[in-house]
Amino acid sequence: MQELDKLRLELDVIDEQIVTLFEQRMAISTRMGVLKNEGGIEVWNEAREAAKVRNREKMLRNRSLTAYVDKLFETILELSRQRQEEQQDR
Ligand SMILES: O=C(O)C(=O)C[C@]1(C(=O)O)C=C[C@@H](O)C=C1
Repeated sequence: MQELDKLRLELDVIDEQIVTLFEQRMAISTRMGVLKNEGGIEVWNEAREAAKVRNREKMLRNRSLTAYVDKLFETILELSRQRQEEQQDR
């Protein structure tokens, strides 16, 4: 179907943007992991993660996507922490 093909192309463009942004996010997170290691600071920052949940609840316009966004960010934060753990000597 013509419309399906068009929509697939649109998804391809968005996926490319997601990967680019994810790469940028992980680069920043990696640097933070290095700084945390140098400063003896814990990787997991509970207060910051809680603030993020509140923030994205405000940002999200389509409320029916709340559970999906929560799941997405759970994964993003888990990967971010995992990456930072790789920068720790201990
Ligand atoms: O804010 C920090 O301290 C970060 O390291 C960033 C980040 C994130 O990826 O958003 C990662 C780990 C922390 O648990 C909280 C948030």
